[in-house]
Amino acid sequence: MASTPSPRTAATTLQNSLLSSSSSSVNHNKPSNLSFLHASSNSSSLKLFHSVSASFSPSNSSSTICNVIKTVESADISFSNARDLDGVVSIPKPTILVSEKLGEAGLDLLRSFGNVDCSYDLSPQDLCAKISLCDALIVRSGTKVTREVFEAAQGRLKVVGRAGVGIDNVDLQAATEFGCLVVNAPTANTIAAAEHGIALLTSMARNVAQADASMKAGKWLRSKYVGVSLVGKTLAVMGFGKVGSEVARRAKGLGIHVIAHDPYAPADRARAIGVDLVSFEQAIATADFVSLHMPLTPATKKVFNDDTFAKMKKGVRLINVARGGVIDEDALVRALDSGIVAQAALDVFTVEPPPKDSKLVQHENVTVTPHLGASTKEAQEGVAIEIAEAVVGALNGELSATAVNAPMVPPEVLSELAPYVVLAEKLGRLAVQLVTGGSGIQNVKVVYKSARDPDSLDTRLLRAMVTKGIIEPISDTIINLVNADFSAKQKGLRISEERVIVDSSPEYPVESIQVQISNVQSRFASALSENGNISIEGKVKYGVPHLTRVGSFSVDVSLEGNLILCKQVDQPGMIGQVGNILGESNVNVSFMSVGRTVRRKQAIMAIGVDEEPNKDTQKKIGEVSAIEEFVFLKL
Ligand SMILES: NC(=O)c1ccc[n+]([C@@H]2O[C@H](COP(=O)([O-])OP(=O)(O)OC[C@H]3O[C@@H](n4cnc5c(N)ncnc54)[C@H](O)[C@@H]3O)[C@@H](O)[C@H]2O)c1
Ligand SMILES: O=C(O)[C@H](O)COP(=O)(O)O
Repeated sequence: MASTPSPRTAATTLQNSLLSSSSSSVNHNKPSNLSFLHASSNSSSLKLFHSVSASFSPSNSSSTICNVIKTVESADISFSNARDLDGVVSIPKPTILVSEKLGEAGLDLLRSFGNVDCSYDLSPQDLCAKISLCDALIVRSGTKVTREVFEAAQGRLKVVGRAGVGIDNVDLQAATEFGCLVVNAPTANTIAAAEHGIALLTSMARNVAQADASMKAGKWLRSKYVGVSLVGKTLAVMGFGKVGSEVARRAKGLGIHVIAHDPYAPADRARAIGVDLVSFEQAIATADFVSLHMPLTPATKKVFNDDTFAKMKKGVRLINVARGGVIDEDALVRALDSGIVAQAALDVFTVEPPPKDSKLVQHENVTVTPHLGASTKEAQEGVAIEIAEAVVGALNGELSATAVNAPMVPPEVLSELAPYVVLAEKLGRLAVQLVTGGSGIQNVKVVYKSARDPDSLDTRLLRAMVTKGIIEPISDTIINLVNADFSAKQKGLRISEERVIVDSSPEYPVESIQVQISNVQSRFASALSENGNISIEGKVKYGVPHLTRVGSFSVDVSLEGNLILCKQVDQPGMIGQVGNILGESNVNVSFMSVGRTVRRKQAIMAIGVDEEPNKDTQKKIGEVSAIEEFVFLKL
């Protein structure tokens, strides 16, 4: 029996469809093993299975989503809960490749959900060879997840989990293009990294590492290793994010005066810790110690170079627990040799591990650790759990709170938008089929009529689904929330949005969605509105998407199954004639609606059909004398 889904279930099911990239941009006729769930309920038990054999093709995806939303009652839709009851097909467990050491608690969580393959130290070639058999990949900073990896995945890889903060080792652009979600674990190692920064700062100031090494070499060099005091000195924290602000807090406890530079940090956070936010120049010119805590991006690459070292206070001391690439390492060696930089303490390097003969590593005024910032037992357990939860959530179709390349949408928003998302995709799918082949679509406009304040209506999902509906039928790319905007851009498609505030109940997020395609010819001229654009509009009625307008004609047909649109002379007997033709070829009519502008002039008949009428049947419809044009559209 059909029943209403719980908000959480509807949201999760919807997320599955939004993130589904099962066959991704490589081969879309391949079966999906993650895309959809089917459910049936008998009194108390619920049978679930993933439609392993369901082909994820434009023609069946929407109706499956619609089905699921209508029939799932309550479900824990994890792979591991898939059961083989009454002959229902079992779900294969997803395969999760863990390519670097991960804490046991995280591994246990992953094992309870899928097949976990811990293969450490894979060569790039071995990683590419394995990846097409994996649904998820979990890495730390040592694995380069390159474009080649996404290509080799052949669409199966759905999520990359970075067990840590920095995602500079993941090709985010390629991930997005391939519709692969990237999630990270941004919080669990913050304290560990900050503590390591402080450890490097204090040990560098007192030459702990060098003194230790010399004693182990049998020496007793008390006068050589005279250090510098910290109290009253100025520390510049470059990058006042999670780690930077924790370093600042701790440094203040040591009696250090702390300033910070971060173009994006809120001043009140700095004020609360008692830190002055200053310009880059001011920070480097006044600091006795400079500690780096910004991400490696094109803007921060080698930002510490000959020029910047030249502007620093002579005898400055540098700490880096962020990323090696923010420093020009050759320039740092020069600055150390010239005495501009008195000492450096480095946990991270441009190339890891650095070459054995690296001048920087070998420099006597440099203290090094092999990227140990996040390496405490506590942090590694925390990171492992954080990333395992994010990856399992993503494989379950949830939009993770730590998604790096997709919008984060709370479950309640998803749940509310569920039927509108289905409507949006179907309108996109219908609109593109109304375009005459070869017209070249460039401009699409989506108009949302809503009583809600525009700021409280998040249309990203709706736009993504209109895009999905438009692009999938005309390309070999599977579109999901991750790659919708990118794919539209790639195809030269400009999707603009307009919100029209209407005076109705704000209880519903959207009253209607209209999709317009401009500067194209239509294979169904009646779909053109007065301004010459293809224009169709739909509404959600009792949770079901309906087509309510085609061009200038009002219709009302539920968007289930397929659709025939006929433009005809408005006269008696038309419904019967077309209905008979369909009936004779065993095509079941699910809905019918006639819309007209003026009585006894032109009308549009919209007919919902369960099956696709064969060519002969379509020809017979076209031969009905009062029918001026008609089109068969797959939903
Ligand atoms: N060594 C380790 O093991 C280790 C451990 C954790 C984090 N990290 C690294 O530390 C860095 C910071 O991590 P986080 O968790 O604090 O990240 P975060 O995102 O919380 O903070 C980064 C901060 O840098 C700022 N920023 C960006 N561009 C900047 C610029 N040009 N100049 C100054 N500031 C800029 C951002 O506004 C942000 O506030 C990352 O590179 C991360 O990979 C290293
Ligand atoms: O960005 C991070 O989280 C740190 O650099 C930690 O990297 P790791 O997971 O390789 O220790």
